[in-house]
Amino acid sequence: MSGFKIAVLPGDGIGPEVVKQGVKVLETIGKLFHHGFEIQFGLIGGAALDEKGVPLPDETWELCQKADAILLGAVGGPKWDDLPSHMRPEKALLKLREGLKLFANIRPVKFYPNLAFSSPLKENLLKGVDLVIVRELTGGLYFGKPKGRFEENGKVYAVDTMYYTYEEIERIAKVAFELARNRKKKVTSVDKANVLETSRLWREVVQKVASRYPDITLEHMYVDNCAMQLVKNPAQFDVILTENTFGDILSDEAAVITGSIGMLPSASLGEGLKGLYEPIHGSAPDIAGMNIANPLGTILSVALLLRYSLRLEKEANAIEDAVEKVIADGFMTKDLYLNNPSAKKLVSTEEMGDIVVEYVKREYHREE
Ligand SMILES: NC(=O)c1ccc[n+]([C@@H]2O[C@H](COP(=O)([O-])OP(=O)(O)OC[C@H]3O[C@@H](n4cnc5c(N)ncnc54)[C@H](O)[C@@H]3O)[C@@H](O)[C@H]2O)c1
Ligand SMILES: CC(C)[C@H](C(=O)O)[C@@H](O)C(=O)O
Ligand SMILES: [Mg+2]
Repeated sequence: MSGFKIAVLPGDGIGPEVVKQGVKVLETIGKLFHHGFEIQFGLIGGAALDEKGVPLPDETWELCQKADAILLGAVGGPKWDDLPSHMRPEKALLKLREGLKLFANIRPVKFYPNLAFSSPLKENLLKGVDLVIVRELTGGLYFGKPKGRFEENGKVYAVDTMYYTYEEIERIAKVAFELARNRKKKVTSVDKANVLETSRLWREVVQKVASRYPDITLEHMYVDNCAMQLVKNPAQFDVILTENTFGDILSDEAAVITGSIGMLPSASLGEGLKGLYEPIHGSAPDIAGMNIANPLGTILSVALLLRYSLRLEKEANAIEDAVEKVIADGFMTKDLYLNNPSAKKLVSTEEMGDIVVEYVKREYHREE
């Protein structure tokens, strides 16, 4: 029996509701495939602020340091929006990403045929959409210095700095090219090189890395055009490589192509195997506590956790196959169900977790 330590940080809003479903699925995989998953819960974000007075308590940081992988729900909400920046719930997430050196954020975007009507795009544009956004996660505007609010001669101003080193760009570019090798062999590097100095360095470094991957086609695209191309012809993309802020914005946009932001998982990785896994959506305060949130982004994040941090490919596939079948059979949470004639049954967050568990078990026993 393999022992893996998994830290689970439910966080705020719908975080605990969707994480509960992810844990159900993880435990099911543990039982079926005989893995000893040692699951330990920690406080983060607003939940930690309320209980411990800080967004990332020391115990949580230590738990994450010791863990093989971390599963996170979401952080933030209106209750904590007026706190100073170092006390905000979101700061905890940024500290985890930075502290654990998780510079590569992988966000796969996949079209499920039964979700064509849930998507705001026309069905003919959706066929063949299978792309992945590789977002740089520990640099750029999020972390560049100077940063802050200042006052000088009675004038108030604020600064965020877009900062990238050659090495930061090189290591994330390598991640994108390696991924493309096992996919459709195309990398679209997204920048704003017509205006930004960091983007000009980005383009130069990406070009250099590309020369070591002659089997991969590289194209450069400005971020404003990319935002447009994503809705005009999303099937043209394979791997989208981009910096932190652009990746944040483009991935929310790409998410709705799949029918709902609730569908998209993510993996944040560094040099080693340890990773942080979370759905790309936030704490969704407007639907928190209603048992209607879509937990599939979190459940699919568990699949990524198994694949990337624990190297359990068969187990990861079991979850992804189950999700695909659940959707093909028409089970949908409210975000997918509305105006979708392919939907057969409206299910709650809890029910969706239970159905995925059933499908994982069913497929496992069928193959036995
Ligand atoms: N990784 C994270 O923890 C993370 C990510 C994004 C935003 N946030 C935080 O979350 C809070 C709310 O942010 P926001 O409203 O801009 O973004 P959001 O992603 O929380 O919500 C945007 C919209 O999508 C819907 N939505 C999100 N997830 C859903 C799901 N699983 N199922 C069904 N519908 C879903 C919401 O109901 C809302 O209408 C903010 O405090 C923000 O900082 C956290
Ligand atoms: C909550 C916030 C800090 C975070 C980000 O901007 O990276 C979120 O939007 C995300 O996409 O993971
Ligand atoms: Mg985001």
